[in-house]
Amino acid sequence: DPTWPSPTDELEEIMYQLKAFKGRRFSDTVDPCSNEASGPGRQNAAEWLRLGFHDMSTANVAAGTGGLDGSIQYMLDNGENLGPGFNTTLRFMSAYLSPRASISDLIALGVYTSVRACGGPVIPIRGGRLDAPGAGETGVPQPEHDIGLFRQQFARMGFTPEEMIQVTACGHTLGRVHRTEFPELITQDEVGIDSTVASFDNRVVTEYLDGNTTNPLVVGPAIALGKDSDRRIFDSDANATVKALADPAEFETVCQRILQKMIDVVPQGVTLSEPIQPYTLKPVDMQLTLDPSGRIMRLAGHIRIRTTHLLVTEIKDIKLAYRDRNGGNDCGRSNCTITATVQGRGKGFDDSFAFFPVEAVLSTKTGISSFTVTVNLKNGTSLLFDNNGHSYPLQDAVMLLRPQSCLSQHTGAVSVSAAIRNDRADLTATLLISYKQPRPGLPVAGLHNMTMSMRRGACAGQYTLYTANWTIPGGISFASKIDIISGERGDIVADDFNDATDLPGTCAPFLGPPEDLCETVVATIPPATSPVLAAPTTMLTTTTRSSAAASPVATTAATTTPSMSMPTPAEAGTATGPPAPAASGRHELGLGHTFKSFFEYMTNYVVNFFFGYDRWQLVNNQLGRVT
Ligand code: HEM
Repeated sequence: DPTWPSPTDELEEIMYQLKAFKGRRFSDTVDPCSNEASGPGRQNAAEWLRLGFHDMSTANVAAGTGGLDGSIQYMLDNGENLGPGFNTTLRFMSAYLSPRASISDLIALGVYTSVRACGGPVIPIRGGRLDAPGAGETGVPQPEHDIGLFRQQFARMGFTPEEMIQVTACGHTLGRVHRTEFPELITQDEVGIDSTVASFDNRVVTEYLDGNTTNPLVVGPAIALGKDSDRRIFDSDANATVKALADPAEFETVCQRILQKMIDVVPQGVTLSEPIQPYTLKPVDMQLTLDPSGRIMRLAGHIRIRTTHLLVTEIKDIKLAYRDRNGGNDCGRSNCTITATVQGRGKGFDDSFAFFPVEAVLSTKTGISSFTVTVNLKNGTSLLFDNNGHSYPLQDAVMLLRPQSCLSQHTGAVSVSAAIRNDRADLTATLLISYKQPRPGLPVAGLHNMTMSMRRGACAGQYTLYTANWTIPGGISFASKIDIISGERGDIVADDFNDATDLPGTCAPFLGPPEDLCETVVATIPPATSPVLAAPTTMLTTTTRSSAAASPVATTAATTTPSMSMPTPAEAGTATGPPAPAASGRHELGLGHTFKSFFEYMTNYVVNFFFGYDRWQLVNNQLGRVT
């Protein structure tokens, strides 16, 4: 099982948690494979697969540029990308874009999703692609190009002449030629490239070899027009490669390999993760919230168990055994255990999942630092999950206070409240909102980060409250993600990637305990840091927004009911509070001046690990991202 958490957790969820309980529904428009969700004659699964090829085909592997980098979103009008499918697919995928899922990773995931929905092989998916900030080089092969040019184009993308034949055959097993785009090739509205447009099979080659194909890129007007590109590609080695593909098992194996190769063509400077596997056991949406009494906090979330090889009906219950804040077994009355029984079931293409709700009240005095899970089976045996010996980390040092935060989806006004444990109360507290703004004329929204210091408020027992207000621009504030970050450099703890859509419309007051109940906390082990916070999967496209421009005290959520014990904006920013964001200064990757070291932390964690800080700086400088 992978070790949790991981920077690819969000992609894992979009990839495998498709339907029913907690389904992310990424496959909805391509499953079944024949789904024409965008209109008659338009097969979405085929459109998704073709998108993967067209985005990749600007690659120049020798120069280290292009590849699967999302640049196609800026290239829909250049004459190489005909048809409405690219636009609708990218618009659909834009809803899944986040700091943890770049458009290029989603395009790659779309290849897995569409191929699998059509009965094709499982294409392994790696994560970590970075989105290009603008258009790439042109260079998508067109039907009228000659075989010499095709070979050159595919060589530029890193494919041998044999692989050129393979990848074209694997792509053209799905979908059709459309008259709207290629009126010179067909007289009907659309004609299938093989007789089974909605099945990932090898008919595209067997029908070609048998001489009974109706592929408009092999027969018909294309021949006289010199646009019979599939014919010229398939017979470019006297049909040797396509003859091998006439064996269905061989076709499947070859397509699995060659389509993975296609989506793994990435620009220099991008390092891909290991292929994403579904966890056998995964904590999902775990949240802690401080109760206004200051004495207890509530833990909520789910444990997701993969039931592909384990019948859910065989599971009696699950037991979480947790450790207190300092790694010990002092949990007050709860005995350090939480029991849960199944609540819902979900499905992917090849997997099923059962979700066990975790709900518990924990003492704030003793807290939580990690847990293990025992799955008790009805036959009396049990399975222990300890996250590969690491336990599942859960920090109680920083928490978004959801009930006391609120978002007006109408205006974008957001008011964020957080609780930070007193041993960290003197460290900087930062709100990071990553939000999307639709861009006129482009199918994919722009992804932006805003960071601002949070204002320190009252002490509530073992915790100190912090608040910040902002107005999220762009009209789709619900699609934002909220991070609360405590500390800097090598000492960062965060409650991150919280969905803004989960915030209520009205902030509840936090009627905390009296100030004189403020307690000192001594933590003997460092809280778990967030490895995923550090994954800059889309940072290259992030438009810098200065935290100063956020005018932190000027905006208040219209629907906010001011909290009784929270500081008002006027009280905030006193000597004890963190410094206000710099009015001007250096901004890197959307992180403000005060985050020079935070930025370094992020790069250290993932980027340094993969390819070194210098290279990262180089990449950013080339793209003009470091200002
Ligand atoms: C020399 C190489 C290629 C050429 C010249 C070419 C050309 C074309 C053309 C003209 C169409 C018809 C588009 C329409 O009318 O909507 C088409 C469709 C398609 N192509 Fe290619 N193609 C090539 C390689 C590939 C590759 C490598 C893939 C993917 C691995 C691919 C995937 C597809 C798919 C899935 C469709 C069907 C789209 C739909 O039904 O909407 N093609 N191709």
